[in-house]
Amino acid sequence: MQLSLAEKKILSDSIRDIKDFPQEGVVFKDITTLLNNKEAYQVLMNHLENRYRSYNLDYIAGIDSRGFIFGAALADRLKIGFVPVRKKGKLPSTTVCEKYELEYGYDEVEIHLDAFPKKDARVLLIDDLLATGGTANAASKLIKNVNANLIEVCFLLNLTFLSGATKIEKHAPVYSILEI
Ligand SMILES: O=P(O)(O)OC[C@H]1O[C@H](OP(=O)(O)OP(=O)(O)O)[C@H](O)[C@@H]1O
Ligand SMILES: Nc1ncnc2[nH]cnc12
Repeated sequence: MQLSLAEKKILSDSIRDIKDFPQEGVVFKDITTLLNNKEAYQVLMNHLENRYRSYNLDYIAGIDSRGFIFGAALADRLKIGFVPVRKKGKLPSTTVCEKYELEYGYDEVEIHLDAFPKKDARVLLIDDLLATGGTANAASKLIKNVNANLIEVCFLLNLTFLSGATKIEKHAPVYSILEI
């Protein structure tokens, strides 16, 4: 169930730091080097599958765009549905929308009103990274607004110095595989 220290090291070694991207002062955590590393990608997906197999989930919801990669792969492993939470203006049918604050300005995320056809759906929300928590907080509100049950919010990496988890824990338990 728990990742071993060796497995955690495989994951953390596979994520690379890019300084000053997308702007000066930011250390960007680049997960493309985890995705193209078959050992690290398998360690991650095996762990997620083992953890969530017993949760009796109905859907995985993934946050645009990096949350789609792990979310869709996990939904396939668990043989359940996948639901995208998208940045504004991308979903074609009727949506509900939630605004959130960025470092500079605002953005919005949306979900289809009928995203979870099953009544009282049990949903896991997943993304690659938790920073300020603004995005995942907005996504959590959306899932609740369309009457689904948010069971847990899962991140590959939590930048704990930004305290994003405090925003999300109001909605559901937070699980982070790696913490910095
Ligand atoms: O906790 P927060 O401060 O809200 O930041 C975390 C979000 O930022 C990144 O996505 P981004 O908006 O850069 O989009 P992308 O996945 O399409 O690159 C990341 O994948 C999270 O979704
Ligand atoms: N430091 C960071 N690295 C990657 N994605 C991010 N999203 C917000 N902060 C980030």
